[in-house]
Amino acid sequence: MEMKSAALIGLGAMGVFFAPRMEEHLGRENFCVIAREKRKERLENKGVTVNGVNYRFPVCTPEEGTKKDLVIMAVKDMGLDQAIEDIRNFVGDGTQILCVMNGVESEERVAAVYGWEHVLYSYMRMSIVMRNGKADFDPYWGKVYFGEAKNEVLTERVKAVSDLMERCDIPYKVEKDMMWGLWFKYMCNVGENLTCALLGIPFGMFRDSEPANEIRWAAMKEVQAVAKAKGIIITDEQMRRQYDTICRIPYENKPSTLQDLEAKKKTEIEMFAGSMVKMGKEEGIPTPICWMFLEGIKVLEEKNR
Ligand SMILES: NC(=O)C1=CN([C@@H]2O[C@H](COP(=O)(O)OP(=O)(O)OC[C@H]3O[C@@H](n4cnc5c(N)ncnc54)[C@H](OP(=O)(O)O)[C@@H]3O)[C@@H](O)[C@H]2O)C=CC1
Ligand SMILES: CC(C)(CO)C(=O)C(=O)O
Repeated sequence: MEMKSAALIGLGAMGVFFAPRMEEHLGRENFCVIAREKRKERLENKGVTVNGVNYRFPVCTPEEGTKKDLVIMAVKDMGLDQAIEDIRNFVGDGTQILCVMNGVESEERVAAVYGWEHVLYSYMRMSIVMRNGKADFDPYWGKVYFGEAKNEVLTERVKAVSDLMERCDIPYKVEKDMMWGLWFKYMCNVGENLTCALLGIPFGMFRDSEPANEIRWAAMKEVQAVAKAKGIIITDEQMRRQYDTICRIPYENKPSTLQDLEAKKKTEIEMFAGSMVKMGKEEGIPTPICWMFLEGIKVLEEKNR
């Protein structure tokens, strides 16, 4: 089956990784951004500026939706419940949904409404910042990862989404073990985003500060333990190698949780630390570092109000 049409909900930092290339390669008539009311007006009147080019993508309201082959969801955690409702008219019998958000629970939340036959696992490995509708980034640095839980042999739907990404010139990877990939990314986010957010430090401080690294490592160990209870094995060696990756990130870069705090926005702390505390309780695994992140970062949000 060739996928010919797509809709995107969430034209933010992650959304702009997809939208320009999807509009160009699928054709304007086969691509739309889902939005309503003020957001729709803003996107139609001002658009978004990506690498210096201003785009006015076709915008459909949830009510105007028609079935699409692929739906990409790229909202933040707080917007997910609404977005799940808003995509309803775009999901037909053969539609596949990629919910590219961070965290390990978004696919389950989407599948609880639309069924697993419509949902593939997915996540993004890249860093893009969008401010005031503008983002500048290298469109070939970083990838979208997607697939079934295991991908030793590619299913028809994974092949179909891969083919669409190829045609749209969008870098992607089908990870053999998507559950491992999803949890590894989650572990890095919990360790890095939350340490940086609580302490107010950029990525580069992990190169210089041993205590910052101790906190990062302790948080990662909590995620490793919860992952193990769920049958996903992340080794210490794999965790150690992440340090080399961190050292390649520009010194002053800040993860999204700290960016959100500095912009006085609500963070995705519930998706990162809240989920860890909840899953830790369910599995009987102590998660004191994640608990401190959860409560501490909520205080920082309160300070911003
Ligand atoms: N930025 C990054 O580098 C990375 C982000 N991620 C993850 O990807 C996800 C998305 O993050 P990011 O792109 O940075 O977030 P952004 O805040 O940049 O983008 C989210 C977008 O969704 C829009 N939106 C929210 N609800 C709706 C809705 N109901 N209908 C239509 N549009 C909606 C928002 O619009 P509005 O602005 O009008 O509210 C906003 O444009 C998060 O889970 C994040 O953790 C993962 C890897 C890297
Ligand atoms: C960019 C990256 C990978 C940093 O942890 C991220 O996922 C985020 O900031 O939310």
